[in-house]
Amino acid sequence: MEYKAPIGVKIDLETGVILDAKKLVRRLSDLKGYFLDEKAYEELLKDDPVVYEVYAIEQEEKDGDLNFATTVLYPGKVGNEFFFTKGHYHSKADRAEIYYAIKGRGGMLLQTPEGKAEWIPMEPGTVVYVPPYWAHRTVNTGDEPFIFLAIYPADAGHDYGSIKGKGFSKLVVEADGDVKVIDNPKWKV
Ligand SMILES: O=C(CO)[C@@H](O)[C@H](O)[C@H](O)COP(=O)(O)O
Ligand SMILES: [Fe+2]
Repeated sequence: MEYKAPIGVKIDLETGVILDAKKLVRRLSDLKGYFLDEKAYEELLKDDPVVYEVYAIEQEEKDGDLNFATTVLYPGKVGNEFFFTKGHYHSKADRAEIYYAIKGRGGMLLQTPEGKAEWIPMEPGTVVYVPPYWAHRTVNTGDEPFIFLAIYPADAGHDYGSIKGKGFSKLVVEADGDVKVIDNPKWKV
């Protein structure tokens, strides 16, 4: 039997960076069609800000193994909609996941394939259990980077297609200085 070597790495709790991890950068231009206010999107696209970065330590896509990654989700809005991650189901849809919030303020929008949505606010210390079959997207509702750790099966994969096409049934927006979770006017089952 060949055993894999254990690894120990450090998350910089101020920046979310994991040294030697695979870094992924998502800019606003990578999120075309995701936000409701298309005019505000085009306006902000002139600067094409970084919306989030992911630092991932990933294994081969095998049953039983685990990946983990930090995400640094920057503060910002498109119109009144807070910056968010693309959101996805897992390609192996029954794979669950754990998130642990490290810094900043935000939350997770989850949704079943039938469109039943849940909003879970997150602050440093919050653990979120993402059950099998739920799509999940994180949202930064604060004014500093929202940083969290995700731990997920190595064979979970990402299914972005369904969310890219239809979005979530709810939107997380700022209204009168408050965070509001409202119905997505463009949502259809
Ligand atoms: O849920 C996972 C992995 O299953 C997270 O590591 C996200 O991949 C990351 O927060 C970026 O979000 P997406 O762009 O992948 O939706
Ligand atoms: Fe996931």
